[in-house]
Amino acid sequence: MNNPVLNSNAITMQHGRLIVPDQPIIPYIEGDGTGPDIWRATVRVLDAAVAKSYQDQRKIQWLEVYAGEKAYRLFDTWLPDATVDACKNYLVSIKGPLTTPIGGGIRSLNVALRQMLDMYVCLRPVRWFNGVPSPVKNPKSVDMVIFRENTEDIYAGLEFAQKQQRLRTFLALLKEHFPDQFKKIRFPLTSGIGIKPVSSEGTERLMRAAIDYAIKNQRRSVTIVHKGNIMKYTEGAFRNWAYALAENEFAEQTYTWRQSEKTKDEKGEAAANAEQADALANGKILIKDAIADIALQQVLTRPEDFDVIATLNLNGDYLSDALAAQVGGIGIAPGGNINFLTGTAVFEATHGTAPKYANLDKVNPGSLILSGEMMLRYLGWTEAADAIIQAMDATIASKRVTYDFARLMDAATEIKCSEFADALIANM
Ligand SMILES: NC(=O)C1=CN([C@@H]2O[C@H](COP(=O)(O)OP(=O)(O)OC[C@H]3O[C@@H](n4cnc5c(N)ncnc54)[C@H](OP(=O)(O)O)[C@@H]3O)[C@@H](O)[C@H]2O)C=CC1
Ligand SMILES: O=C(O)CCC(=O)C(=O)O
Ligand SMILES: [Mg+2]
Repeated sequence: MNNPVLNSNAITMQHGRLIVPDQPIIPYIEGDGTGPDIWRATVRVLDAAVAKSYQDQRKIQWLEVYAGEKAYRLFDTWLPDATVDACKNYLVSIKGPLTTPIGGGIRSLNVALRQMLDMYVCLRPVRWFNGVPSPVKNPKSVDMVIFRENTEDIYAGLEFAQKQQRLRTFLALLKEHFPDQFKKIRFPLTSGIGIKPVSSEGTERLMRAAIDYAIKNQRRSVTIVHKGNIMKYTEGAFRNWAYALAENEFAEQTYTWRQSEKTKDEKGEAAANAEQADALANGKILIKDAIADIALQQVLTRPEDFDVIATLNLNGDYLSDALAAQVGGIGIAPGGNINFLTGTAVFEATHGTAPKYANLDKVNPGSLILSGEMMLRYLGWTEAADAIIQAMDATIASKRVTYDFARLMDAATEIKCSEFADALIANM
């Protein structure tokens, strides 16, 4: 695989700051299924936004790296070491979706990349663009940013398949050392087993990133979403560690519901209410929590109560697709996987490979384009990022949109994936 030696055009992190050369090398993975369609559209829009904003002064040097079906075809391996190395060495990259087989076969390459590069935050902003069709009454109120923990939880891949020797060995150990827990398995002989690790370290770094973001972006609240009533020592502990982090490290900037509960117990409800009102009036960020099932209802019924959301891996996966539906669907939902300590980041759409539409030049490239917009903003190339947002507003307002929006909008003209990119460029 052609992988140029790391050179002065690599983005680096120095003293906690990204150093971005004017012609940075940025690796990209095309992706499977509809990946090539949306990547072809995306790269043109990103290049146009950079050219419009900086003329010849700045330009991205794209470096193709391989993963998934294309890597397997070319190199007989799903995720070449050279790809992981390039994402690590060049620090910032972008990818299309990759296929993961269900119920067997290779484990998720998407999840593997996140874990190998320790990108502990999956950052997924959910905002509405004027004119986008939505199933909710007031999509304008949907402006949430999901911080999904990206390296732990049941995505760790600690699974034992039914009836395999490894599972029998595991169950024998469990029976010997934890007989009470073993008895709780209803059908031990026919079960598959998964293990859910959740740590205080993983929780704290995720929550720190979420609060940092809330402070820098003048957000009102961070809601910890968990299922801690049922999974007490994983999801319940996540809630407790997240509250403790806010109280210990951000006492000046935040006020927590847990503090409010404590004041209520000690001094009564009126005192707790007054304390909270005072903290919020002084610009403190409210740290609160919600159990995952009711949170999934309330993000629909009262979206204005949700702002930044900090949650575990599986909850975050569910929440991101559910929230995307409120603002026009998965065709427009961007994301980034980020390690804020090393600077390593891989930007990618929230959706998957949508294989039935592969090579039809049909799907909405908006999710990957907006992931690229997040990438440009991450690099500090704000003018180029703004140009994309402004073009997206103008293009949607002109009602020339891909099939997913066209089927929900009145009097819209359906255009192809590539034509949507053309329209964005024309509207820049
Ligand atoms: N990060 C990643 O790389 C991810 C990979 N995947 C993988 O992708 C594969 C397919 O997963 P699946 O669950 O079907 O989910 P997908 O997100 O691929 O597709 C589900 C549906 O979402 C809609 N959709 C998806 N992408 C677009 C788009 N760009 N524009 C408009 N609509 C879109 C389509 O809806 P409609 O039918 O209504 O038109 C599509 O049928 C699996 O192998 C899965 O593991 C899944 C998620 C993330
Ligand atoms: O890796 C996959 O195939 C799916 C991942 C996913 O759904 C996500 O990260 O949102
Ligand atoms: Mg998902």
